[in-house]
Amino acid sequence: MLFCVRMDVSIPRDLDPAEREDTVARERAYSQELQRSGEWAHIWRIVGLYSNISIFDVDSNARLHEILSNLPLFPYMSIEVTALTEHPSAI
Ligand SMILES: O=C(O)CC1=CCC(=O)O1
Repeated sequence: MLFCVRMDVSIPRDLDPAEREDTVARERAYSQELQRSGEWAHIWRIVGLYSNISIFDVDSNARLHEILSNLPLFPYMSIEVTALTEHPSAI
């Protein structure tokens, strides 16, 4: 199952800098592990924003929910999920 996910990140300005750095490093490691497994198929920066558009290829809605809710930056994100299916004109 393919999903397009937009993540908008908003880390509070008063967050302890060491905690911010640790959270961002854990986010990077977590996402790269999922990219290597193939479940996180693409990640693109949205130009000019602390946001990304990602494509996930997962077995179920529940698996996507598990992945997203375990993101280290999850408490500082708003997330929009769009389920994708094949377009009839796709070749
Ligand atoms: O920087 C972002 O867009 C948030 C993020 C998601 C995965 C990652 O490594 O950073």
